[in-house]
Amino acid sequence: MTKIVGLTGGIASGKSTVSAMMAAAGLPVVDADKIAWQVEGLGQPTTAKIARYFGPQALLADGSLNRAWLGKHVFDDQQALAALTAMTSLPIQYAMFEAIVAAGKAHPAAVILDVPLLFESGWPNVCDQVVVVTAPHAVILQRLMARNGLNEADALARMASQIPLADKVRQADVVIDNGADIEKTRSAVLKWLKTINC
Ligand SMILES: CC(C)(COP(=O)(O)OP(=O)(O)OC[C@H]1O[C@@H](n2cnc3c(N)ncnc32)[C@H](O)[C@@H]1O)[C@@H](O)C(=O)NCCC(=O)NCCS
Ligand SMILES: Nc1ncnc2c1ncn2[C@@H]1O[C@H](COP(=O)(O)OP(=O)(O)OP(=O)(O)O)[C@@H](O)[C@H]1O
Repeated sequence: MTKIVGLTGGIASGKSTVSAMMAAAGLPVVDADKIAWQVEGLGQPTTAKIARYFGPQALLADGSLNRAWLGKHVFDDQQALAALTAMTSLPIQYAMFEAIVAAGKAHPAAVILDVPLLFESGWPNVCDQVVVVTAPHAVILQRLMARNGLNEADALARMASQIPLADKVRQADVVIDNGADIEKTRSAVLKWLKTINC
């Protein structure tokens, strides 16, 4: 029986790093951020809805979503973020269910749902197990600033836009610590893989 495993964490805590290790072990990964890119793609109804709400600045000259502008606009404005989430959440979830069904057809031991807003969107209700990737606040801040080229204030605003990582850890079935080097994380993932018979 294919298990549905929800994988989450905080912004830049290492979900993609861990999901890549799970994918390398042969498990299919349904990535909510990637699906969000499709849902908010050029010419998609959700993209048009975002532009109607946020105005023409939300689009680039070619009609595609201006992610940099939108990110700057929503991550330090709770009301704007809530409006964006309300527009995108259901189309993302719908596309994810389609991807889960497709992935499950091959009967892998597990299908991984890599979802930043797993708890916020009620995904644990359909998961057999929830894995949370964690790292210390200061480590995440440094990694986020380096990866996204953000200053400290913008990085902190993004971190504050989700429920606190400690709350997610408390609700986890399995916690993977990604605060140290990648090899330590890989060992933890390999240990976890044995528990789901891969
Ligand atoms: C605001 C946007 C344009 C910024 O794009 P950008 O390319 O800079 O960031 P990216 O999409 O890679 O997201 C980075 C991280 O931000 C966090 N994040 C994204 N959307 C949200 C949200 N609605 N609420 C809280 N955190 C979010 C996630 O941890 C995500 O991994 C983009 O995040 C977006 O369109 N978000 C709405 C869609 C959504 O809810 N995606 C999350 C899927 S669960
Ligand atoms: N153990 C580690 N040691 C050093 N750098 C790491 C480690 N794990 C992840 N990173 C780096 O930290 C950044 C964030 O990691 P990753 O993209 O996996 O996080 P994420 O949780 O998927 O992020 P987001 O929610 O923002 O999409 C990346 O630049 C990644 O290369």
